[in-house]
Amino acid sequence: MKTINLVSIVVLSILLFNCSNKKEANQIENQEVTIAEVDKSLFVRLGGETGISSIVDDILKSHLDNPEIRHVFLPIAENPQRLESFKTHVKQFLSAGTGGGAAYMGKDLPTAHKGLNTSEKEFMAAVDDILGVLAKHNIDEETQKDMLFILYSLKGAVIGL
Ligand code: HEM
Repeated sequence: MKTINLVSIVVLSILLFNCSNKKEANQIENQEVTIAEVDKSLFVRLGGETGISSIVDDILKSHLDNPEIRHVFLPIAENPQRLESFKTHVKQFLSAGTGGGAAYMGKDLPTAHKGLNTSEKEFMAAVDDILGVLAKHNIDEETQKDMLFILYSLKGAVIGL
């Protein structure tokens, strides 16, 4: 009887040891997946050039639908040359600033926004539009937070000028 108990304890210990080893291995694997996701550049997480291009197109559409800031973007939408230049520059800006290969050929932010006298409320409306578009494009929450952080860090360069 004692021998059977001893055998059971040994078998159980081996099983438990294997189990805890597997759990540790799984944890390490999961950790590696998480680190790999975080390591991906913001550019990749936004879908590269193609993703960014369609995100920027949708952001402009969203601004044009937003009563708070529509008036600011209507003159751009109504002028094909200005529209093309605006879209190209915003796409370049987003690509260059998130780790993509584009070079930004537009004006620096304070110069581009000078004379608009953008208010805090208008800034918030624009940020809301951008986050809404990112969600619509199934951009994960971590990436949305990273974008929010970047947008806020640029606030001083675009409002009240
Ligand atoms: C952090 C937030 C913002 C960023 C990163 C940003 C970025 C840019 C960029 C890269 C351009 C292109 C400049 C060029 O073509 O040389 C631009 C232009 C413009 N932005 Fe913003 N912008 C922001 C917020 C806003 C807000 C809140 C408004 C107004 C509600 C606004 C209105 C405009 C307008 C009207 C232009 C066109 C200026 C022109 O070509 O005359 N932006 N922005």
